[in-house]
Amino acid sequence: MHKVTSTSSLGPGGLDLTQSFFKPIQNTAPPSPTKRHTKISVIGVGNVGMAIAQTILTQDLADELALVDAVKDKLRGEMLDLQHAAAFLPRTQILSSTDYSVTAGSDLCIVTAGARQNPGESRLNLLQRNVGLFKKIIPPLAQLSPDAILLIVSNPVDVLTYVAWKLSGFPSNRVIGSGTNLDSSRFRFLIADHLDVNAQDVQAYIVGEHGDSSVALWSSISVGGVPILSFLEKQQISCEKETLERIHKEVVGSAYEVISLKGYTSWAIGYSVANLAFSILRNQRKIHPVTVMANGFHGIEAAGEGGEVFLSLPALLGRGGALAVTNVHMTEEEVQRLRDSAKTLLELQRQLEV
Ligand SMILES: NC(=O)C1=CN([C@@H]2O[C@H](COP(=O)(O)OP(=O)(O)OC[C@H]3O[C@@H](n4cnc5c(N)ncnc54)[C@H](O)[C@@H]3O)[C@@H](O)[C@H]2O)C=CC1
Ligand SMILES: CC(=O)C(=O)O
Repeated sequence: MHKVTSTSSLGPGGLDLTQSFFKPIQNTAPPSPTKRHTKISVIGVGNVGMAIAQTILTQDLADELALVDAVKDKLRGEMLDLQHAAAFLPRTQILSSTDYSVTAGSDLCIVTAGARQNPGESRLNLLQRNVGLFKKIIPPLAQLSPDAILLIVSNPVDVLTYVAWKLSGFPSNRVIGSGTNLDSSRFRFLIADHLDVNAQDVQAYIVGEHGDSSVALWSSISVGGVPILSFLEKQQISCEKETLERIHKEVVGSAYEVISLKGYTSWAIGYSVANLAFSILRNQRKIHPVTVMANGFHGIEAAGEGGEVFLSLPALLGRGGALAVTNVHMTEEEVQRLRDSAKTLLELQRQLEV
């Protein structure tokens, strides 16, 4: 395990510097037992893991950050590179190891390890390779941090969230996938760009699979509290279905475009996952479209059809993980598309041996 050298109290020759450097203040109270020590582990220090790690550090989300990867030198290099930014960041102890014991006692374990898409390749194509890795990654994580929340990012994220749930034995509220939080951010960006407003004022969700069968919930979009579709209808502004379809297609094509241009996506997923970590660890009770167990919601009754299905729905996130799913309004067509998305994922799951 590589420890942070700068926090060591031993100077050259084994002299305890804290003894000679500091004069203790007498009669101090011990630290408050109510102040929690927060630990996050990130598994996989590739493009995505590192974008998440650096965003977590800048947002002061953890007292301790543990990094794990299978490639020892790269892992140590990434750890040192982050540690060397200590003078510019809130204080966080950064550890790394190829051994999972470094993750023990984590509050949140974020899994980004695994194969990524080649240009033009579908996320679903990665499944077999990444299920094999998850069989090595999830059991030790669950054993060493039995109270943690697992946040899955590796693709295909929805099926791998199901796999992580199965392998961990955790209750489903503590196994979440980053899901369509990223797709929804892309959607909000495109709508905001179209209307020339701030994306943070746009409430809009993509649900279902994080991928090609995702569903845009046009009927519930609002901007600054104004429901967009009914506003356009009242103003007798015709909003062509093709325009809406085009924007959704652009969302679905976003990752393919970025991957064909730079080889991978990283910055937006980094912010998206740090945003989820914030809502969970700071108990924000904020609504995010993320991958959760979907059985029983919006008529998805997959258990009866042969299994549980995980896909994105707008969920309330807090310290306990996924606390509830919101009853977002959907048209019949949107519900049907969501059920079709669930079927796509279930068919894939049926081919798995977990
Ligand atoms: N859910 C989402 O919205 C997004 C998901 N992704 C997915 O995230 C994953 C990672 O993508 P990148 O970081 O770009 O890939 P990358 O190739 O840069 O990094 C993957 C890392 O996983 C490590 N790894 C492989 N096997 C391991 C094991 N057994 N234990 C620990 N570490 C291991 C590799 O050494 C490497 O450092 C991919 O599956 C990608 O499709 C990427 C972007 C967005
Ligand atoms: C790669 C991927 O899943 C994304 O950027 O959406």
